[in-house]
Amino acid sequence: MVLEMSKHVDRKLRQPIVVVLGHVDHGKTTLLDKIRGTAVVKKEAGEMTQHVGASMVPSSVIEKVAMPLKKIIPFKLEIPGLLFIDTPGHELFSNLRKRGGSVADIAILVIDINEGVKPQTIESIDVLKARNVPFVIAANKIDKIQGWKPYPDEPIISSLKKQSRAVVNKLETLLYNLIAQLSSYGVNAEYFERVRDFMKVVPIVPVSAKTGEGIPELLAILAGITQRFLAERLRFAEGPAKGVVLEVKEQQGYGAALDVIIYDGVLRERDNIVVAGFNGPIVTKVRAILMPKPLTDIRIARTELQIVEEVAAAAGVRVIAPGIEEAIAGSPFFVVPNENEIEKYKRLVMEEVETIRFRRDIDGVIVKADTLGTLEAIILALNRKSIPIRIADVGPLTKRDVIEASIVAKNNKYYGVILLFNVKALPDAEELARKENIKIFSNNIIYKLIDDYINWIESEKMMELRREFESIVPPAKIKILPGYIFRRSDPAIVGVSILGGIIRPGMPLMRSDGRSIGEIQQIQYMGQTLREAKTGQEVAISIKGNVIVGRHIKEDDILYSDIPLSHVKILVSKFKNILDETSLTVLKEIIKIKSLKEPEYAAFLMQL
Ligand SMILES: Nc1nc2c(ncn2[C@@H]2O[C@H](COP(=O)(O)OP(=O)(O)OP(=O)(O)O)[C@@H](O)[C@H]2O)c(=O)[nH]1
Repeated sequence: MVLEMSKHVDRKLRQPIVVVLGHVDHGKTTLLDKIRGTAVVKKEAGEMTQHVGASMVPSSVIEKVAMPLKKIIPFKLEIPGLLFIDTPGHELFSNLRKRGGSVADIAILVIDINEGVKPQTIESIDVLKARNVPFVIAANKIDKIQGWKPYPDEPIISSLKKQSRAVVNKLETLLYNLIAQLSSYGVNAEYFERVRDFMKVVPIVPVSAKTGEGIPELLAILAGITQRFLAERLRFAEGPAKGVVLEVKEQQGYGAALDVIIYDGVLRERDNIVVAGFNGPIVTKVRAILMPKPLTDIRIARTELQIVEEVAAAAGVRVIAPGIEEAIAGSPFFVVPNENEIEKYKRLVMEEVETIRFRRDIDGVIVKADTLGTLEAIILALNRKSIPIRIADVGPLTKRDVIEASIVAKNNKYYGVILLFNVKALPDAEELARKENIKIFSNNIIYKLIDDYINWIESEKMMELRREFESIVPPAKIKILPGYIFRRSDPAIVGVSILGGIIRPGMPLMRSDGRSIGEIQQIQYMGQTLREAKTGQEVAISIKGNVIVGRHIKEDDILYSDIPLSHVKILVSKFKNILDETSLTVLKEIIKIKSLKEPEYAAFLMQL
């Protein structure tokens, strides 16, 4: 059987490939279901072509749905329809990769209008920008606005005319806030009716994925933008197919199969193809192309797959071919036009893959991901945070990876770590990591994976700083309280008030004339021994050394911590911004006292 669409050789433009992105729970799946449902309901028999991993909304449906908008959005559709990738989310979007961009022609960024911009919204914006994919914002869940009256499947402009003033005002406010938020992330967006130049401004369409309001405008705008601004990109070609492997699957009765999105050209049975495999390029011959049978009723059910002889872009198909078990998801998929060019295409595929899978002899993190697309997205995110990468690869964590991480850890403990995305560690690798104390981060959400790692670095650095602070003599100023001399000598025990800073056992003390007077042996408060005492506390301290109250110190005397020069240096360089106001003042007083006998101290006064 030859698919009807590939026979239309006279057609000028192919279907744009549309993806849906957005924060968790903002309504991506519901929106896709609604669009698919709309398409199924409005289709004529045989109009709706099902794809593997994608759904086609034909132009006839878009025209029908958008009919009430004819006056506002006048257009004649030249594209044959819109091909929606079925699985939403940017992990899959990542796999729609193509050198220097994306196979997706346009995206819908779904934002719950009641929640606004969230972490994955930002991540989506970043990935869309990085891949240069234009997008439309669906400001979803408008039906949740208090007082909203639903008008199922109506255009938003006609539903709004029937809403109360208060509801319209509330929507306006939400839109206004959303526009402001987006602008702070570098997105120039505007309510769609106010957009004059769709090349420069991202249109926002208020929608409800639940009631279907706003879907007509959303479809009309997607169709309008793509055919108006992307016509060159969508020009239909009859050449050899180009695509991207979305997933590697098992097909019952056939073995391994590739789910491929074809974005250019025509794919035929028995075509020679090249894809990237875990161990090098795979050259093979298409044994069968599978696509779902056309839908016969209006239920959206996954129909059985059937064999087709050829298929033209844009399309989602399942490809059966020998030797593709090791193919990598996210790999480019090329039909080789003639046998002489096989080497050229192998090189092409591998060159592309090698920019994503690499090993470098530098101190950097080890990244393992499930697909080329997610790996590329993680590399992008790490680059943005200036985190170096030693190994970026697909597949499970191996012992070799852990060994590499431990080499890095010897030089830099912060980079000697492993980041796993949607892959497991092989048992021996896990064991070695435990033995070598190599930290493994694992998460199936990219921004969380990277956040976890960065938070860990920060908390480790904080702990180190705290440890270092504990090893130096901090600034302290205390006053001997009159009437609280518990013992005059061996050791002297006196009550003190801490005027500023921190005191600890072992801390050397000096008088305000700079004379050293031993060190704190113990700190006590109400019979309890303390590890430290801070500004404002009144405690008893015992002083080690030959200190005699009445001779070396007396009631009302002010004492300071006697900070060695090397410690002053560390305090000034590392802790200046952490010390509180009183500790800083005390430190300055201490430096002044010390510099009377040791002028080297004076230099640090200038730096405070
Ligand atoms: N009231 C209302 N609820 C909605 C709307 N769209 C989605 N929801 C609900 O919001 C919840 C999340 O919707 P999903 O479509 O699963 O969201 P998602 O973005 O696909 O979520 P993930 O796939 O988990 O990232 C579900 O309970 C939906 O029923 C809407 O327009 N209005």
